[in-house]
Amino acid sequence: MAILLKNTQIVGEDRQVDILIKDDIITKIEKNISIDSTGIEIIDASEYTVFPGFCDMHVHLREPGYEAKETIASGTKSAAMGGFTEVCCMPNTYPCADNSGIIQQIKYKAHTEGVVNVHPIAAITKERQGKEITEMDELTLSGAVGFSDDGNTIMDAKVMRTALEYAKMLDVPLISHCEDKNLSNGGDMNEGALAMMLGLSGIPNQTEDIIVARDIMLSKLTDSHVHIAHVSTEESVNLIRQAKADGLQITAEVTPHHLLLTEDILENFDPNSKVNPPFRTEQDRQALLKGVVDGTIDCIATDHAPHTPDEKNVELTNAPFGLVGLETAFSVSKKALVDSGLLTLKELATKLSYNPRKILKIPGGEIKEGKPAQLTLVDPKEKYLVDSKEFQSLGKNTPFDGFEFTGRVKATIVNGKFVVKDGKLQK
Ligand SMILES: NC(=O)N[C@@H](CC(=O)O)C(=O)O
Ligand SMILES: [Zn+2]
Ligand SMILES: [Zn+2]
Repeated sequence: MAILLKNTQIVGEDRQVDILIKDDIITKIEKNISIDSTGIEIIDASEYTVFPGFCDMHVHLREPGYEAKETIASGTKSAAMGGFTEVCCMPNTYPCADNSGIIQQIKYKAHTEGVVNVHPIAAITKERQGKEITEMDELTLSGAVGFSDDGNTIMDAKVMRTALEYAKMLDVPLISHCEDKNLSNGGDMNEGALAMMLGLSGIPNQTEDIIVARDIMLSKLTDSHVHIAHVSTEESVNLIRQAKADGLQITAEVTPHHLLLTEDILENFDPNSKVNPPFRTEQDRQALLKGVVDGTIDCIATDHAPHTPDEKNVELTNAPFGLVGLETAFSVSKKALVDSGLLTLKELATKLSYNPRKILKIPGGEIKEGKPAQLTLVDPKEKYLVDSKEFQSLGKNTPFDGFEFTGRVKATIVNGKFVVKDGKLQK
């Protein structure tokens, strides 16, 4: 089993090289590799830029329990189409991933039915109820790479403090979904003039800011690592920037959709734009972009949250929060950050490949001889229109249907094998 990528460009380098992959390892990177071609799949990769395989540290694969929304099989196919060789799946499944049996079940299913590497994130508290802390040591041994009650915030600061003390001993991050539901409950979109005009109820920025501030303080108290999920507000970015300047162990992610869209997208009342946290104002979006550029925000994570068409094809107020993101992540991030001149493709690779792995201690993220062959090949020039009907995800709930993007994932190599080639999923 060997692949030879001919005349390709490694992201950030300006010369063309050949990359030889044997089994699951990058064995040689050189100009004009000449070898006996028997048993070697030779690919003309001259139109492609090669990235270290993308790693999404925040996806909802929905299995077990919500297989109508997504399965491990469909979700990992969606990930592969989006260029992700690794995904970390959130525990808001049914039953909840709060015990090692479920973590092992997810890992087994991912191994037998999945097409990319899956790293489970376990719940911090039983059934994500914010009360009783899970067996975090056992869960870590079963393969949980991090902990989160995503979808919920642990409102009791004492419980969060104790969980952070355990997490410190286990050397794993707690991923915090920052939302004071007492403030946000009943809201459908960002609070402000537009929500008033549209007659929709609002979710103020402070819903998020208050918990970001609290968790930074608890990180300081416990000397433990807190990772802030899906940052959406200017004040959150400012708080995280200050925390980092103070030397605290805070990391943060932003979604591609929050980098590109604002609350204005809600003007058409499309339930596919209803997401938590909600799309904010242009001022918030600019703060997020600045945060990505100056390193306050470490990485991009999709928060891929599929729902069935039946659940979403209702009035906005009755629709669940969440949108799918795996298959548009690269194009959307590139448009927001690279086409706008804010980042180079190489810097984007840091946000999509290197930093998420570093945060969760997942190996890889580099294109070097001797390293595992997890690679994403993109055509940075291809223009295309998003068509959600073509998604591998069972969820079609995207606000980007019909959007035109430049730059598309064309191939994904997972553990030395093409899972996507020529833009198509391999059988
Ligand atoms: N982001 C969302 O709008 N929804 C997520 C939950 C979450 O990430 O908080 C979901 O699981 O549907
Ligand atoms: Zn969340
Ligand atoms: Zn989430």
